[in-house]
Amino acid sequence: GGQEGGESENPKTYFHEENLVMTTRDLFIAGMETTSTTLRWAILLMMKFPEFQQKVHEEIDQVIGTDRHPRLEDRKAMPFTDAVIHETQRFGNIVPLNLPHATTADTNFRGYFIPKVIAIMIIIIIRIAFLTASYGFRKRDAFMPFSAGRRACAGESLAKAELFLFFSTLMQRFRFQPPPGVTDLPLTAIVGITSSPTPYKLCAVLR
Ligand code: HEM
Repeated sequence: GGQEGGESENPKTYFHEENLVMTTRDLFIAGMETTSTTLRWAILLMMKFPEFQQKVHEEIDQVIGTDRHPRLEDRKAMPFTDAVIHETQRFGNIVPLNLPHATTADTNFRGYFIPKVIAIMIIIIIRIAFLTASYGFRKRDAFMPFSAGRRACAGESLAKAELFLFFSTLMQRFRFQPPPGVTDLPLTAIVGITSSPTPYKLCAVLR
């Protein structure tokens, strides 16, 4: 951006150093932990349910093969992998309490008076299935890991692209399995602002 309207000349501008630093920080916090936590859930679930891992491998071999990297366009032809990623996001439910939202002023909404206070919204993710009987992918409106409305996740499409590309690239190259002797793979979550899997070890075996 130009210097015009910058910090020094216009005290009301939002373009100042603190805002730039905080916005950049937001992108790192909102964008990295979320995607990597989802991938940690995905790999854990693949180890827990090897028959599903097998089906993902088969779909990747059929649609992408081994000679090239996965591309975003491949997703359309990969309903099973798409459903696995959606199911991972549903099961992992990694931002279980959404983010707190606050009214900045006393507000009247559809007959309700909402004073100037913090109101916390809670996402409820219900039980839904993403596969049809014939293994087609089915979109579900109740799937809302990115929340909804004006303040929904700003990185939703980036996150979806990352999840598909990282997950299918990892699965193209590796079979994930627990280390020798490990038979118990707990799916217990550690809940903070994000909900993440209990730390686990894995073997990534080249396919
Ligand atoms: C699996 C990955 C992700 C999930 C599940 C997720 C989920 C969420 C949720 C639930 C919110 C709160 C929405 C609300 O307040 O109603 C949010 C906000 C936000 N997310 Fe994400 N997110 C993910 C990835 C990303 C990525 C990759 C970025 C950017 C690089 C990002 C940037 C943001 C930002 C900037 C906000 C605040 C939006 C606002 O307050 O207007 N997120 N995200």
